[in-house]
Amino acid sequence: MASSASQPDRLTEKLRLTPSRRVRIIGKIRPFTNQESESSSEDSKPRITLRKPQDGNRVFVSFLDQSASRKDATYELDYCYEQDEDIEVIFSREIKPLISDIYAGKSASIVAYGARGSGKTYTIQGTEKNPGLVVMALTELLLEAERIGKSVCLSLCEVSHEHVYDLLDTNHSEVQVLEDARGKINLKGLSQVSVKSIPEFLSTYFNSNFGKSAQKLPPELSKRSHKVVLINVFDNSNGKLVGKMNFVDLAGYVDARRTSADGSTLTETTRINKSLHAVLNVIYALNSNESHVPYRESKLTRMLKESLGGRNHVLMLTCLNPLLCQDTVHTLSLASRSCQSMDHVSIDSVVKVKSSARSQVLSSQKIVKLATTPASMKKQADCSMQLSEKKGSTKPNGRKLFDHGKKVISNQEKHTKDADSVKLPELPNESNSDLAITESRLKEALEDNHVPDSALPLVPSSEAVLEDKSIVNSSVVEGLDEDISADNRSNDVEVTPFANADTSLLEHGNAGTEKKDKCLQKIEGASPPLSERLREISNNLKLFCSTTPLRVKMPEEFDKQYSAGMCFTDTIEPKTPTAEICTRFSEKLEITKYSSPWEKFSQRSSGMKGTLVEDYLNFLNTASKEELKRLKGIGEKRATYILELRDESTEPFKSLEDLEDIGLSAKQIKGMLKNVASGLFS
Ligand SMILES: Nc1ncnc2c1ncn2[C@@H]1O[C@H](COP(=O)(O)OP(=O)(O)OP(=O)(O)O)[C@@H](O)[C@H]1O
Repeated sequence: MASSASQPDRLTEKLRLTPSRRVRIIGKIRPFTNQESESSSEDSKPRITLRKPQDGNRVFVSFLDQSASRKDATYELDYCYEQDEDIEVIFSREIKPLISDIYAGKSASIVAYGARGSGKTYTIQGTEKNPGLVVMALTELLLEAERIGKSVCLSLCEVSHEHVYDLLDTNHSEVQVLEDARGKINLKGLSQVSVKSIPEFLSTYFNSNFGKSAQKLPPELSKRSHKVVLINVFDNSNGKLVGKMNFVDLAGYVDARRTSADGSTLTETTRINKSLHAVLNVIYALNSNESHVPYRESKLTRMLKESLGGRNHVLMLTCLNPLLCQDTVHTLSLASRSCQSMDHVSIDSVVKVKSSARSQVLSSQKIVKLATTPASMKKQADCSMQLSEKKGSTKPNGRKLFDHGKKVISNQEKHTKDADSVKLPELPNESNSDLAITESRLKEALEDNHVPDSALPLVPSSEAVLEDKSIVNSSVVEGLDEDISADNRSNDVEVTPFANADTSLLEHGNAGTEKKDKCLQKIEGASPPLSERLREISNNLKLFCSTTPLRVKMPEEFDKQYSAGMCFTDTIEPKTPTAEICTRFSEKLEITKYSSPWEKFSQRSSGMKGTLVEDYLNFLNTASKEELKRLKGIGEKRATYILELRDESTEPFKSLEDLEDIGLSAKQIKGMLKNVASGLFS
């Protein structure tokens, strides 16, 4: 227990992250190139400048227009290395401390990201004269491998146009990214060579297509692509994989609206930017501790899924041009956004929520906060809530990284940020713990695609009463039936559960929620108003607490069992029946589970809806191409893509949200299901 508790601390300490953050985001400013140093026109361009607060936990990057002594936007990173700092410094501070963890079974991924020409390749790969991070890491890994009897293997690949190519193979054969049912990734067809020394590595590396210039690649391979170095460490005694280290040299970002100097087409640039965004979305989701990480958005993130997730190390190295250019500002702003810690979670996580149910509950958390917010702050908070709700109503996944309000601070945006990130006062402890309970209940419920009323945080105390006192009677509570006839009295069991429950709590809860409901109703897809639900619970509870004894008709068999020694006494001291009896009891007890025909109808139909969704997903996971095409909305292209996904994973569609992976919007998914349902009656 002690070791598992200390594990995350060690990890976050190593990466110097706040406990909630998973990915460390650092910058490296490239030195001036000869051309930049010589060009006098560049002097007029604002230069990058750093501010390092005393605490050393973060760095603020901005561009300083020296002629106007004006600073533009400021971006926050975990750290940033200056122009004159060597790559060796980055290695010894950021990567070397992770090596021991590779031998302890972890993975580490170093992802270089930045605008074109910002120094990614130089930093990752280096030159034969000036080794980059890969060479430094490998040197260290080899030393350790020799010392403890492990071996090191290398794979090199390129991801281009959503295809992975093996760069150690002279035929550049395509690598298949397969995922088994347990989510284990298998890179089928990827070559691997054993490396024993650095000269051996350098020869392999620089003679591979990886090290060669892009022009030598066959035309079908894009000039701009993501390059990946995969270093695997194996145990010599059993041949098993011990740990991995990946270096990813991402293609450079270029604004697709500008014509590319190297002749990249608009389609290619857009495609590359899309895959870069996919990587950033994954990093953002990891850093925000989101339950859904959109690995499926690109081939690259899919192939690295195992190394990026879990308790593995991820370091994003943002390479920066020293002079102001729009592409650098863009990459810096996105890196900075992913760098934001969970400080903003109460406001911003709503933007990223995936399901409307989650959105509803997160919103309700904010409502709880509002309820405890002094009136003077409510106005601001309302404003930020509306903002979040609006954002939450658009397509809710990682792609939204580029839609929602920036977290970076700029002179122009300062006022927007102030409104957007207004900090609400801390909830009292009690409410916080209620929220924690609520959140965990909610998580469980979400897994079942169902958000129970109990997940809503507004009546915690009365819920607690209900839970405490009704445990032994829970089956009876559900089975309350006012219509039990007097004729059945001989078989009736009188139950007086907890006559003294304080129903005023519920009334109080009701009164306070009318207003909040209005807010909730605004949210698309929100459940029935909270007050309505509370009223329902309240009524049930009142009924339950009334002095009139509740009578339940027992099935004959059950009754006999109890007559034979287990029966309830008049004062109701229920004993725990055996599991077998419980099953038979629930099967045979003639209790209507619903308080009204409407409730019965709506609950049953929601059950049917669940079954329909399940069958629909099952169909997508198993049907042939021709069968798939029979569904409205699935043509040749989508059917082919579905089959491709099924090649990679045995069950690619586990929830309706997974359909977004085949390019369907939430609206289209809903429409398709409506079609299926209406087809049943045609
Ligand atoms: N730390 C550094 N020290 C000296 N020169 C550097 C450094 N970083 C980058 N450079 C130089 O800057 C130029 C651009 O670097 P590099 O090719 O690595 O950029 P890149 O980000 O990989 O570009 P692309 O996106 O086109 O792949 C090269 O001429 C490189 O030699």
